[in-house]
Amino acid sequence: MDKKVLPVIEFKNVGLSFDNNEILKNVSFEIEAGQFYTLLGPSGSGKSTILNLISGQLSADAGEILFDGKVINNIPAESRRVNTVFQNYALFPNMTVFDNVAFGPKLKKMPKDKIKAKVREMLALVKLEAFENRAIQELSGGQKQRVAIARALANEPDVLLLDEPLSALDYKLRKQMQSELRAIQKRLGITFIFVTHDQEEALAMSDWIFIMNDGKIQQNGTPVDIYDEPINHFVADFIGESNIVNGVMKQDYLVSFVNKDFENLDAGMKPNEPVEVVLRPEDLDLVPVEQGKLIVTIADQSFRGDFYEITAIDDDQNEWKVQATNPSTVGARVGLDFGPEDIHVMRFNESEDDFDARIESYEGE
Ligand SMILES: Nc1ncnc2c1ncn2[C@@H]1O[C@H](COP(=O)(O)OP(=O)(O)OP(=O)(O)O)[C@@H](O)[C@H]1O
Repeated sequence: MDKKVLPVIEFKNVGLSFDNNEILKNVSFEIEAGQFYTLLGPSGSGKSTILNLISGQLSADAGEILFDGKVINNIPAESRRVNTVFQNYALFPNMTVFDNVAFGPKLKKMPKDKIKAKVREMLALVKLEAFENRAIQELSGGQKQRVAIARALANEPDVLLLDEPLSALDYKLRKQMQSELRAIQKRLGITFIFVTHDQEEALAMSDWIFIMNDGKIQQNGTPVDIYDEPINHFVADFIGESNIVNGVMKQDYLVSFVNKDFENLDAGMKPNEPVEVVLRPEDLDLVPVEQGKLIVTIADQSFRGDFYEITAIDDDQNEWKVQATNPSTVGARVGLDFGPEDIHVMRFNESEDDFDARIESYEGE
């Protein structure tokens, strides 16, 4: 028989306000042990607030926070088995690299030889073996962040919280640290909860993403699920590039937009339910006019290295972004082609919270 694995962290209807401003609204989710989770959302959406509730820097006004199945709302920060890595490193500037990493193990009164072994193991993990006697001021930003990661992991937390740890690094270093962090998480097998506002970073690193906006989780799922099946306008717009138009789901597998009917793969909505339709620029093809599902005029194009980004306008003045391998001619009339599988249909104003609320009200009936 399948035994349900207990989540390592669970939020049940958690709410928090500052000065009568509702920052988190009835937030519920589960975090399974050993996975790489990302909280992704724009500035001010409540991502850091969630990390601070997990670490105990903030307390919830409503709801329950559970760790290994036990409510921890009133457990002080220092007794929680989590550590945080911050964007600004938060290292002790007057200590060496070694002493920074040894700080937690020393507090725990680990024997000296074990501390040494632990620090060396952690510095090897972040590729800073040769740096143990360096002063913090003598390190680059990337090296400081490596020390901060080693220092947090030396405490052997069950869950590592990472609050925009790569935001201060340049593009190339950031890419490198993304794959290293992911490798460290997989190697150690501990739970990472990573905060970022960068969608590319979230897609590249995570096993599971929570998309936040306005104090609510809009959608949660694997990177591929979220990219392929955005649940609402916000998610479709925030993740990748999207063409979004209004439409009507006439019946199962038939959607109408820009005054035409198209076969699609969606079912289960009300007949004639108004919807938003998403088509990704990379799923659209430019073809000769007679082969197109829609006819458009090329309005603009720019070279993006591995593709041309083309802006085309249909006869109803809708704008369509297309990623094409070949250049077009501005002003040309061409066809726009796509298949049923490229059409993604979303209900209006849907979010996962609304979905949960619907399930609860059905259960409560
Ligand atoms: N101590 C506080 N007092 C009052 N308001 C706060 C406090 N901390 C956070 N807020 C507000 O709560 C909201 C959410 O903040 P939070 O830091 O969680 O967002 P975020 O998604 O992490 O954004 P960012 O990426 O900018 O850090 C913001 O509107 C912020 O101004």
